[in-house]
Parts: sequence; structure tokens; C-alpha cells
Amino acid sequence: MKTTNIKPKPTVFTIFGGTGDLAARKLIPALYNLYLDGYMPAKFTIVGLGRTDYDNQKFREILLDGINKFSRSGKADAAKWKVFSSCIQYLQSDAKKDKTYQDLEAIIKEKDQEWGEESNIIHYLSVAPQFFPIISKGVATINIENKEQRNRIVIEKPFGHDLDSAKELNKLLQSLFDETQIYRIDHYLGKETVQNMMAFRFANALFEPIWNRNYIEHVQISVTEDIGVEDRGGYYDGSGALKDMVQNHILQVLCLVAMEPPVSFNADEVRNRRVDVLRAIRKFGHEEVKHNTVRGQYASGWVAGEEVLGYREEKGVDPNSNTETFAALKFFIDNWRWQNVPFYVRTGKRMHQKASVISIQFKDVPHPIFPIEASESWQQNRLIISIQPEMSIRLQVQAKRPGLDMILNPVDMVFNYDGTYPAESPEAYETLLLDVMEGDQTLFMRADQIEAAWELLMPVVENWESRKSINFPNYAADSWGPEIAEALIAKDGFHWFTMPVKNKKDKK
Ligand SMILES: NC(=O)C1=CN([C@@H]2O[C@H](COP(=O)(O)OP(=O)(O)OC[C@H]3O[C@@H](n4cnc5c(N)ncnc54)[C@H](OP(=O)(O)O)[C@@H]3O)[C@@H](O)[C@H]2O)C=CC1
Ligand SMILES: O=C1O[C@H](COP(=O)(O)O)[C@@H](O)[C@H](O)[C@H]1O
Repeated sequence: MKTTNIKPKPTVFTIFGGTGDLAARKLIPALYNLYLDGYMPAKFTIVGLGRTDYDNQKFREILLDGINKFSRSGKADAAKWKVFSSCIQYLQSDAKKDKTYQDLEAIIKEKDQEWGEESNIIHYLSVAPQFFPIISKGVATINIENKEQRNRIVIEKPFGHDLDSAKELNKLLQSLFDETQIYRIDHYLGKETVQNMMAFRFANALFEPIWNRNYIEHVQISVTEDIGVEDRGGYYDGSGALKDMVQNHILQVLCLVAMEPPVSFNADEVRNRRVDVLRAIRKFGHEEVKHNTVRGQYASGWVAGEEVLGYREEKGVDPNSNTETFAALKFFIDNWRWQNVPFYVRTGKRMHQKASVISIQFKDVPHPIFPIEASESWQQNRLIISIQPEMSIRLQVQAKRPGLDMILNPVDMVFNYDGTYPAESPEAYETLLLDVMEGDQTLFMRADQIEAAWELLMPVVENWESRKSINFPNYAADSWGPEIAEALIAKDGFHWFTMPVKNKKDKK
């Protein structure tokens, strides 16, 4: 998160998995947009790695295609792309071979000489997780001066597939690098609206006094997607919604809602407050898993007039798969601020709407003074923080409808990014890649945060794995998930909040 105007030092940015999907769709467009906005270092080189037989020219063409398709700034500007792409090179290489790291060492040394100063070196591991250990060990063998100050390593998700594997990976990384050199990505933390949670809570005096069990009745965090698993079935079938979304993104958003105010904006100070929340969440026993968690899997159906496959028919998915594509959980946070305030979270694929929304419902007024007909559409105060696609904050309050009678209606006080800030917001990866170049770890996961999140969810993982006889699929494509998810929240007297759908025809 940029807090200074100092340009990052000269940088060698290596992308392991440079020929892959993430590099083309997210990483290169993000670096290109940083370049357009003047944030890239004055001297930089991007080295893409992969086994595919490309030369520099072909590699650049593939990346240009990715920018033209996926960049928020639209098609690349020919002149700007020419300069930017002249800083991109391809290293055909196998991550398993020592030669890869020897070749990289030569490139880094050559750049040091050319630039006349030592660069920062960022190694981005945009590869399948089985390559994290071998590449980490490989880059640690690169023999350059002052490598502790210069090397940074970025690890993509998934970070482990359970607590033990996450611990093992942390142990390995920490034996090779200092924690200050390790950047574990959670792209949700780079989203503009997610970062704004901290500004909203800690730069305004208004909300802090009511941000607790005395005024808040319950909290919902809902991350629904209208797409299915698309072409990632092979990965997803070994993961599922709990590991893919709850263990990382959703728990981190929950931490931002629930954390205590940090005393400063220092990276470790903020991360300490976030991990405190994870440690305070009440642990699940067998009974809690039974009563406070729900899972689901989508069936085939129709979306915007097109027939779509059920999860079990998707490419790369076991036809008898019991992997969940939907998860909903109820948490309690055992500390003074949040005692007895339920936090409901849900996420799912192939649902009716793509929307990531936090809903904070306040307690009702202590005594009703208006006649019953005045309050027909009574709605307790609610704060709706919409992360995406709408980027907004709405405070729902009751107001008197104009007229001679006393009829009340809920109305919204709205801060909408679109209306307030005409310029398009940077993508999460732009924020996060700039942070890596600047050496700011505030929005990255520390080892203890990752482990605390896994520790919390392991009883759910284990319980779900041991109870295979489930009635999947249990929700239709284009629905709001399984009925039992509504029951999870309805038994406490609440309902899942849904954003009004603006134009259903816009759906993919
Ligand atoms: N794609 C996405 O939307 C997201 C991806 N991620 C994570 O990002 C990472 C990358 O994902 P994604 O880009 O989709 O994966 P892809 O399957 O598209 O790419 C994998 C990359 O790994 C490279 N690779 C495989 N084996 C070797 C090897 N032996 N030596 C060198 N390179 C090798 C491939 O290059 P080549 O074949 O040329 O050797 C390719 O560039 C994963 O950890 C994923 O979980 C996270 C969030 C979203
Ligand atoms: O990490 C992941 O996130 C995406 C959702 O991200 P968003 O930025 O589009 O909300 C999800 O589709 C994917 O399964 C998961 O791996």
C-alpha cells in the first residue's frame, strides 16, 4: 500500500510460471499498468521462466495478447508497450534443474553491472504448489552479494493443503529466508474496498464506539460467484470452497472487520492485530461442525439462457466427487468486543450472483414509539460494505416517507466509488506487486497468520472428510446455494443479505 513517493530500487522481477495463466491474466497486466502509472522502478527487468519453447519475441507476443484481453486499461498502447516489453526476457528452463538458477545468477550479475548498482530481486512463484519447495531451494542457491537484503520471494496460493503441510512449507521457507523476505499472497487484501475497511474503521471517529457487541447484532461475509470451476477443475477438486476461499480470503476479511485498532500502520503491528482475531475465534468441536457449518455442490442448470454443467461433469473433476463448491460457517469470537456476536460467512460457485459483501447488522432500537403501520418495512440499521463488483459502502437507516402519514422506510446513505472517484481503481495485483517492490508486508500473510487460519479450520476439514455420505449435488446452478445454508442463519432469526441485482442480462 503506497504511503511514500519513493520509487522502488532497480529490480529484477522473475516469474516462475511465466508461461502460465496467472502471469498472462494478472501479473503482467498489473506490472504493465504500474509502468503506465509511473510506479515501476526506473531500471527493471522481468524474466519469465517456463519449459515452453519460446524466444523473447514469442513470449512478448503472448504477454501482449494477455494485456489486450485482460488489462483494466484496455489494449496496450503500441509505443508504451514497445518500451515496457523491451524490459521483458524469457528464460526457457526447468525449475527442477540447477542450470535454471545458474542462468538466473548470470542475468542478475549482468544487470548489476549494467545498472552500476545492486538491484532488488523478486522471485514470484506462479507455479503449482508442489514446485514451491524446489524453487525456493533453487533461488536460495543463487550466489550474489548481499542477498539477504536483496532477495524477496512471493508465494502464491494455496499455501499448504492442511495445517501440517503449511507448517512444513513455513519451516522450509524460514530456513532459507528471513520472514521479512517472504511475501505470501492473498489477493483479497489488495482489493481497494478491502483496504478501505481499515480507513473506514480507523480514520473515522464515528464508528469505533459502536463497533462491538453492545451495538452490533450479527455480521455476514458473503463471497458468491456466478461462474463454475471453469478450467481449474483439476486443482479445485483437491481443494473445495473451504480451502480455496474460507481459509484465506474470507478469514482475512473477517479479521479486518473484527480486529482491534492497531497503534500504528506498521506492517507487523497490523498483522499482529489480524492474527489476534484468528486466535480468538472459538474452536470447532464435533458438535459445532455439525450445527455451525454447511457444505454444498452445484448441479447442472441454466444460467442466462445457457445450459451449464454440474460440478461432477466439469473437466478435471471426479464424476463421484464429494468436494464442496459451497461452504457456510458460523463463527464466534471469544473476546470482549465480540462476545456472542455471530459472524456468518458463505462462499460458493455457480450461484445466482457474483458479489463479495460484508453486512453488519446493528441491534434494534430499545423501544418502538411508532405505530405498527409506520414500521411495515422496518429494517434494523445495517452497514453494507460491497467489495465487488459494486464498490460501495451503504448505511441503511430508517426515514420518514414524505406524506401526511407517519410511514417509515429504510433508506441508504451511500458512498459509491464510481460516483466519487472517476478514475478506475488499481487491481489487487497492482497494489500487491508494488508493495513487494517497496518491501511493504502489511497486506501479506505472515507465517503465524497462515497457521492460525489452518488450525481453526482443521476440525471442519477433518469432519467433512470423514463424513463422505452426503447428498451431493444439493443446489442448482444459478441459485443461492443449498437450502440448509438458509437454515443455518434462519434458526438464529436472520437471513442472508443479497445485493439487489442491477441487470441480470449482464451476467456472463
Ligand atoms: N490462474 C489463476 O487464476 C490463479 C492462480 N493461482 C495460483 O497461481 C499459481 C499458478 O497458477 P496458473 O498460472 O493458473 O497455473 P498454470 O498451470 O497456468 O501454469 C503453470 C506454470 O508452471 C510452469 N511449470 C510447470 N512445470 C514446470 C517446470 N518443471 N519447470 C518450470 N516451469 C514449470 C508452466 O510452464 P511450462 O509449461 O512452460 O513449463 C506454467 O507456466 C498456482 O499456485 C495457482 O494456485 C492463484 C489464484 C488464481
Ligand atoms: O483465489 C481465488 O479467488 C477467486 C475469486 O477471486 P475474485 O477476485 O474474482 O473474487 C476464485 O474464483 C478462485 O476459485 C480462488 O482460487
